[in-house]
Amino acid sequence: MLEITNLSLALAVDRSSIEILKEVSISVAAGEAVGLVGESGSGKSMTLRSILRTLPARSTLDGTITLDGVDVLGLRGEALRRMRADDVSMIAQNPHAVLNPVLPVVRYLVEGMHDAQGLSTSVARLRAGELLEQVGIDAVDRVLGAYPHQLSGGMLQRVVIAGAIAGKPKLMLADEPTTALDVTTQAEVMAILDECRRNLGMAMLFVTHDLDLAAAVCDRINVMKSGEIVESGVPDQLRDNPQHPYTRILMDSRPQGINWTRTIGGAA
Ligand SMILES: Nc1ncnc2c1ncn2[C@@H]1O[C@H](COP(=O)(O)OP(=O)(O)OP(=O)(O)O)[C@@H](O)[C@H]1O
Repeated sequence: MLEITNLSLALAVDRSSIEILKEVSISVAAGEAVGLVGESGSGKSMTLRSILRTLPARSTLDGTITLDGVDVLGLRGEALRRMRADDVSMIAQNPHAVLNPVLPVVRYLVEGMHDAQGLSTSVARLRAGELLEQVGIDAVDRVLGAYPHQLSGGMLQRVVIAGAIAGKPKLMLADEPTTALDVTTQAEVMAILDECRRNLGMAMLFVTHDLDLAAAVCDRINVMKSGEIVESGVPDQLRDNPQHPYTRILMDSRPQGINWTRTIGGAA
C-alpha cells in the first residue's frame, strides 16, 4: 500500500546541502505494522514528514513515494489536503503540541471531523464521545469538556489517537507516540494504539528508538542509521540474529524498562 523507493532527501542549510536520507526504501502492506528504528537524528521523523509532505523549505527529494499507487510526491493543493485528511494520520511524540491550549478537547475532535469528513457539529460531537470510549476513556463528558492543561499526557495522547482514527485512515504514522509519557502510561497508551490499529485494520509506520517496543507491535522492522536503512527483517530475526553491527548495538543498548512483548502481546 505504501511504497517508498530510493528516497533521498537533502536540506539546504546556509550555502551547503546536508544529506538527510539516502536511498531509503520501505514498504507497508495494507493492515501491516512496520517499524522504523534508529538513534536520535538518524532520519526517522524526516521519513514520516516526507510522506506527509511537511518537510522544511529548501528540501530536495529524490525517489518515489506511492500510496495505493498514487504518486504522493506529485500531489498538490486539494489532492494533497485530501490525502492528509482521508488516507494518512499522524500521532506525534508530544500531545501538548497538537491540541490548542485555549480550546476544550471537544473542539479539537469536532473541528477535525468537520474539516476532514464534513460532519455537522452535533453528529461530530456524538462521534467524539464514541471515539473516546474506543480509546478506553470512561469519563467521556469530563474529558470532552476539559482543557488540555487539565488532562495528563497519557489522557491527551488518547485524545490524539481518537482524532487520528476518526476518519479510519488506511495508514497511521506514529512518531515515538509514547516517549513523552511516564513509564506506566506508556504501556497503557501503546496497548490502546495497538488495539485500535488492529481493530480498524489500519497499516502503521511506527517510529521508535526502542527495538523491543518495535518488536512487540510490528510485523517487520527497518533499522535506520545516518539516513540509511541498514537492516530489515521480522522481529525475531533481528533480535535473535542481527546481521548489521548497528542492529547489534541497538540490541545491546536496549533500555531496561517495560517488557513490551508481555505488555502488548507480540505481533509476530
Ligand atoms: N529543519 C531542519 N533543518 C536542518 N536539519 C534538520 C532539520 N530538521 C531535522 N534536521 C536534521 O535531519 C536529521 C534527521 O532528523 P530526524 O528528526 O529525522 O531524526 P530522528 O531519527 O527522527 O531523530 P529523533 O529520534 O531525535 O526524533 C538530523 O541530523 C537533524 O539534525
